[in-house]
Amino acid sequence: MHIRQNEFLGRKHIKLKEEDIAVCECKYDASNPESACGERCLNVLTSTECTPGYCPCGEHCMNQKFQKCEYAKTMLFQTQGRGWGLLADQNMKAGRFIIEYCGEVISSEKARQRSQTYETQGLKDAYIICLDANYFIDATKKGSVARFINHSCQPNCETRKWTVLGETRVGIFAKNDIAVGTELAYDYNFEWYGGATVRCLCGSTNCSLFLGAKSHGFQEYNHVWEDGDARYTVENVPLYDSAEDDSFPAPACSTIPVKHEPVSNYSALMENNSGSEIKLETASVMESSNYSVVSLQDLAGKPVATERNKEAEHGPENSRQVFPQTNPMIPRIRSNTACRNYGTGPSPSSSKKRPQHTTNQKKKPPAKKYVSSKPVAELFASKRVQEEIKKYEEVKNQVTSELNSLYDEIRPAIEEHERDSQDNVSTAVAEKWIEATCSKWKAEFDFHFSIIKNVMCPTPGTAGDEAKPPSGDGEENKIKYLTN
Ligand SMILES: C[S@@+](CC[C@H](N)C(=O)[O-])C[C@H]1O[C@@H](n2cnc3c(N)ncnc32)[C@H](O)[C@@H]1O
Repeated sequence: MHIRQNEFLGRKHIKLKEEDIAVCECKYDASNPESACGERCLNVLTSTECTPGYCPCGEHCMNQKFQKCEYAKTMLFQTQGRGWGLLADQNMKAGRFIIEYCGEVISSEKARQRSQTYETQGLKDAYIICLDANYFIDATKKGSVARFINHSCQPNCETRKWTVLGETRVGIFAKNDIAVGTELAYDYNFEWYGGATVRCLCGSTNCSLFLGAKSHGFQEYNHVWEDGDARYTVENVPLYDSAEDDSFPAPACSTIPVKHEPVSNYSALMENNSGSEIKLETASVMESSNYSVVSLQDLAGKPVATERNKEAEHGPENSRQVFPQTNPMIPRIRSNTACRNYGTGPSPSSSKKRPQHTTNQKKKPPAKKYVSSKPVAELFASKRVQEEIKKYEEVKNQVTSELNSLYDEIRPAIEEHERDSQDNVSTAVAEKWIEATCSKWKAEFDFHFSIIKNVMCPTPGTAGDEAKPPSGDGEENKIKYLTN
């Protein structure tokens, strides 16, 4: 559902006391529009919006952009491999307020629960961002169009937090000049709550390989993040195309036609927060093999994002460019990578095709393979060896599940602290975690060692080895059994 203002769950909107209202010292001068709360306004300098009725510039005040929804013109479009994205539908100057990231404001506890629920339900697109130490904005089911802005490791936008009528709000701002037709993108590392491990397809040369890889959420989730860690080599995480995420259709936009479909018959309805309908119509299909474009038009006829301002701010229409896509032939492989990945990695079947990933990553260590005991154990003739391998796998599974439960237990402790630093986690918690992790790695080692040991140093003539009776030529426990 389309909303243009945050909705609060579990608490009410702050009621600002009169004495807490920040009043600036600007004076409106008709010959200088900047005088009405421009760059030098005390409130602007502290990222605080002026309060209507209290600003000395009255109706001329230019510092109420969130409150008045002074958004830039944008347009939804279908990317390749990254689901929907948002384009600039006008030229934009660096620093321009583009749109507010609206959604449901929820507590950190609720965010954790919802994030897990969405994962369980198979939703791999993540829409929860951090508002402050205690609250998050969830735009999964209710949100503004800002929810469609994708991530880039070399972004042209950034998130900024503003205080508006006592509440913190998140806006998307242009980081540099943006030409009409360019895809908008910001770096998820700062505010993203994480979610599934998703390979980044931003295509920039300094790509971090995974969405929010440097975010606190990702590191919490994945426990360690080190360059060259085999678990996070790009091959280990299958490609996921968010456009194919059918568990939650994109709000109202799921019926927007995409490339190759006839555009004239389509329209979709989307509700805005005042209850009126916004009609989504296809206005044009861009002449590009990469994407198609839709635009928004109010039912009353008021353009929402259709009018393309060709001579706006700077640059002509033909300066349109899309986000660089260095993976033009991305195979659309669906796979649930949403599970916590503590080192077992995805099953081999989930990473069928491996596209070239052109990044500056270091030489990759060989991909880690998940070993399941059953088929391996069956290759051994000895029942004793089969039992041994199975036993070690059971231990391995048990300590892995203990580590998972411990993670759930300590997560609130981690969340109590600032999201940008893990250093504040208490020593007791850290020790518990390290111990469980060591047990897990020991179990992994024992499991693999039991296989290798029995291949390399077989024990002949053990009871229960009747499956492959010794032939008497001394070959009975050698590697040849493995070929059976
Ligand atoms: C906030 S949503 C962005 C809108 C989303 N593309 C959609 O169709 O609704 C974030 C999700 O978009 C996808 N996404 C965003 N940026 C991406 C990127 N650079 N590479 C791959 N997937 C990306 C991921 O699935 C991510 O969880």
